[in-house]
Amino acid sequence: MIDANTIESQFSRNVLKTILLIVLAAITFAFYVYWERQIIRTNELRIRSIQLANQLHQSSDDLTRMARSYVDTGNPIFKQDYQQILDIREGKIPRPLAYNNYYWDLQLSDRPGQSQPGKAVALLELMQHVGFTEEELDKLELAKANSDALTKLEFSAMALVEKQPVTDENRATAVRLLNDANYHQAKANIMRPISEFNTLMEQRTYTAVKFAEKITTFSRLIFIFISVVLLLLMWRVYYALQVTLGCSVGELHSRMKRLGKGDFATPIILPEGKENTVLGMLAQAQNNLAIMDQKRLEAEEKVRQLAFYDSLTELPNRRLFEDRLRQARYSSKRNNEFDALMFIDLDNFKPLNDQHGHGIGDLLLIEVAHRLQNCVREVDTVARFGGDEFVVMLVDLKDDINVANAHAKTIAEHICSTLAQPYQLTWRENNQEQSITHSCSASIGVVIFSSDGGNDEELLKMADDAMYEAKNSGRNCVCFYQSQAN
Ligand SMILES: Nc1nc2c(ncn2[C@@H]2O[C@H](COP(=O)(O)OP(=O)(O)OP(=O)(O)O)[C@@H](O)[C@H]2O)c(=O)[nH]1
Repeated sequence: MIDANTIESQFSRNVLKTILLIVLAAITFAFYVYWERQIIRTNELRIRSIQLANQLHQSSDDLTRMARSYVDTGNPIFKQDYQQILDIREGKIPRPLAYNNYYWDLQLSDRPGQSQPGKAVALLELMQHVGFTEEELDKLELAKANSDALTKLEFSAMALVEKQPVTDENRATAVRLLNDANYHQAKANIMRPISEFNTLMEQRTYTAVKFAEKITTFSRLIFIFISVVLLLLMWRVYYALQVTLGCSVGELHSRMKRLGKGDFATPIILPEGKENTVLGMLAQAQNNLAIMDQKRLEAEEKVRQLAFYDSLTELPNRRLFEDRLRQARYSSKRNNEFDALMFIDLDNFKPLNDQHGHGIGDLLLIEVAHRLQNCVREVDTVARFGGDEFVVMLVDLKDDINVANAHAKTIAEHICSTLAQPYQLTWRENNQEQSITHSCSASIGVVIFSSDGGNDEELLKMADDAMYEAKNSGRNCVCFYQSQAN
């Protein structure tokens, strides 16, 4: 059988592992999210890079178109747009916010509408901030330098058509300058590095995206793996918890609640093999508490016994007797019936003590108590007031005083004759049984009372007086208070 310490350390270890795995799962998940973002970021940069390269390409084409249109038509608006394209590219004037590939086409068809201006930033400067490699940047700078060089040719073509007087020959020369093989070669010198840049950039971003995708897939797999292990471990923790507790948490809670409410008596039925579980310990605690509770009840009973009963004869003592007397008087008031109080004192008890010792005297007192109890009904009370003094209370003695008197007299005389019977007292001394026969009598004083016949103390005093009268009358007899018997 696994002991409690092993279960506890296993449980703690599993909980620790679970916490560790949760932390690990969180880290892996954060890693996964980071690399997912990297993919998005790399793709965004890629789009931005293409857009910037396209701007360079587009601006070169737009410059060609404006220069040719100006040369063909002589309309100054084309030269003005030509200059604007250059100025925007150099960051000399603000770059329109919607500066897309169709910007100049829309400008031409939709004049004088202007897009909202943005910041004045040179195209090269924008390019320097999107994370291009040096090689990629070199390609774009080369394309830009070639485009700038071509503008010189375009400006000289445009200058030709401005020359006064305007001649067809000049215009033809200008048109040729902007359309001949040299011009096309110069355009190709701009487009080639842009194309090379695109290839480089495509390769780089593709590799970066692929790398990020690999890491993302890897971290996703790790995360799934950790989650599965975590689930298994959590199941083990749950299982270990069940093993440690020995039952479900709910059951344990309800049992503890019951104990908390002070119900120690209901036993916790423990299934076999659960002795070392929390339930087992709780069952043990319940058992101990039940024993302690039983002892407490017994101690309380003992205290009650000591407080209200005579320890030698186990008869009610004076305190309990007085309480019963009070109750009897309430009841007699209700029923209009008489009750009787008898004060009984043994005659010449002292010599027995003196001759055989207190222990033998005690045996006699115990026997006297038994005889007295056998002489009365269960509703009546026999009490010991101390020494060799006993008191008997007879209740519910008819509502006629004469009948009650007669009844009380009969019982008192029966008690007197019963107590006068010889006593066989037996005890062990030096491992030998000893026995003596002792004769003893009692003097009995009786008082009949109802609810209105004086207080408790007075009644006891009356019975006591009657008992002394019996003593004085020669003992072993019954006397009624102030001759009530008559
Ligand atoms: N064995 C025993 N003796 C007790 C106990 N309590 C008191 N006594 C004795 O009981 C005796 C009572 O004596 P008394 O009632 O005064 O004298 P008596 O010998 O009975 O004489 P009368 O009452 O005059 O007939 C005393 O000797 C007490 O010591 C007790 O619990 N056990």
